[in-house]
Amino acid sequence: MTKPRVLISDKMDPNAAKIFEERGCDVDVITGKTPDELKEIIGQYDGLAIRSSSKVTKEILEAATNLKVVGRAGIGVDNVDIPAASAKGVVVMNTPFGNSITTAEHAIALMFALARQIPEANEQTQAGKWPKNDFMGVEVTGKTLGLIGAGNIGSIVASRALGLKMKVVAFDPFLTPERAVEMGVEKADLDTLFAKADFITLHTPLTDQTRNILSAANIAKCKKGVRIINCARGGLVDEAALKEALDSGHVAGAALDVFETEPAKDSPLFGTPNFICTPHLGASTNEAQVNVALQVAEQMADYLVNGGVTNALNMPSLSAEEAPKLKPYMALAQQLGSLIGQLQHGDLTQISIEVEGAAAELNIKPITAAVLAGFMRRFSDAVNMVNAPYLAKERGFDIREVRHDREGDYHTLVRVSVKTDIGERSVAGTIFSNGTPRLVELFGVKVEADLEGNMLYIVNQDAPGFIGRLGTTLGEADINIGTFHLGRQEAGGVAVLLLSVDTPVPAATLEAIHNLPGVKRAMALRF
Ligand SMILES: NC(=O)c1ccc[n+]([C@@H]2O[C@H](COP(=O)([O-])OP(=O)(O)OC[C@H]3O[C@@H](n4cnc5c(N)ncnc54)[C@H](O)[C@@H]3O)[C@@H](O)[C@H]2O)c1
Ligand SMILES: O=C(O)[C@H](O)COP(=O)(O)O
Repeated sequence: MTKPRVLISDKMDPNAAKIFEERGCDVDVITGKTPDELKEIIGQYDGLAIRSSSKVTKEILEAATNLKVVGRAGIGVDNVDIPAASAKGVVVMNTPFGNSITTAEHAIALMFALARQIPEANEQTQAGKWPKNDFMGVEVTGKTLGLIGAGNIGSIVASRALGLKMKVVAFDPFLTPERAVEMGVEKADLDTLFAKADFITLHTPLTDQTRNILSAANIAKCKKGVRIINCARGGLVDEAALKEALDSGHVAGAALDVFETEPAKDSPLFGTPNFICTPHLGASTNEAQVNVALQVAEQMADYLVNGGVTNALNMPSLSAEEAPKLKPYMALAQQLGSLIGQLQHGDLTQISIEVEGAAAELNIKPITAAVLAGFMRRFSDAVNMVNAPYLAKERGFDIREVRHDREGDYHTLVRVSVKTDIGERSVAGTIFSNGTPRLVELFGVKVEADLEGNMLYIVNQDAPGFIGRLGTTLGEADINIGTFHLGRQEAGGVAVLLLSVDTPVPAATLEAIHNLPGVKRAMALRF
């Protein structure tokens, strides 16, 4: 098996490359490429490991013909076009916790730097001015911290602030009252937070709802003398409004680690008194960088080598422990999806995935994704388990997942049913003890078959002599039969035949089979 190739395109702790190699990947570390240069080389790689500098745009993804996974050594994935990655079947994963403490500490560091004007005092002292009377600070003890966003980083900031004897007021629409109590913070609406906060720290992603959450109007609602810290994402604070509020003295100090445009080489805020900034250093500690580098490399290698999925933003998680258990089911699910997809007639209204027996104990999401991938394979070769749920949603498929507790005829069973405008039909399969998937039921008829390679599907009226005539027709066309599976509802009733054949069946032979007496349907299938 050829080794998966990974490109590390942003500065990352060397442990990442080491882990990739140890886990069986070939790795190149090539940083500082322009988008055009990245586009030129990306086609060679199965995995791309990034931080925030590389922009994984639609254009890059289009050129990434072998890419299977993008791994973000860090939290924010706003530099990755996730819908485009999903559409291409590329998994996008991040490391949601590895740099949280470090970033929370940076926010606290900036809060103290503002409270005591440390950067300016440092600069003037080193310039020989000894400005002892020019820097009157404020204590943080007893002050109120307004926390916008109380997720991983926000909650660490809150705990540190409480340790500093501050009061914490938090605004986060997803913060439950119970969690607020657990965190020891007061849950508030935004206006209440503005009215109470002496310091405001931001810890949300940049979304349509959070863009300019500190707008001119909202800054005006803040207490006079408020100090603002943003270590989350540029664009949360209106930079022009912040400049005005600093100039007017309404805001007593502001610290930005992140800017609307990065790298921020020029900003009207630069040089403003009581404004301090760092160049997106929130995650830059040895500890955090080792954490995220190790984690991203482990996650990506796990996916590329074993199929395990952790911390993916566009795919259900699948632990390395679950992956081997689910592997035969995914093969079965893909085959059943493909079978029912190839045999589908009419306009689809619903797809149901039912699991029973041992299958009911498993994570159903990857099974569903595999059914959908198989089902949609006839629309495009580029469909896979990652983009299938996304494409199914885009096409408006109504997807049902059902888990049955009941014991059936098989120790484990997956059934896929489709409803169309002309009716409902289902296929079902099981996993044999040696791990091989097997079809066991086709449109209500019990028939056992391995679904692989080129196959022939025939529905006929059960009658003596038919199998001989079929064998002759195939023999005349020089088509060798590999396996032969027959199922029928009753003697003389409707029979279903599934044959594996060594070569594809040409249209003329299909036509000849179709013209044999008693044949209702003849179709070539491909798995
Ligand atoms: N400066 C840096 O180097 C650095 C480092 C790490 C993370 N970050 C950024 O920090 C941010 C927070 O990271 P996290 O790990 O805490 O994320 P998280 O997902 O754990 O928390 C984000 C919180 O924001 C809340 N939220 C979403 N929309 C909101 C809204 N409209 N109003 C208020 N709250 C809202 C969510 O409910 C969630 O609790 C992210 O944008 C991340 O990219 C920056
Ligand atoms: O979202 C993140 O993890 C931070 O913004 C860190 O970004 P960086 O890896 O580019 O320092």
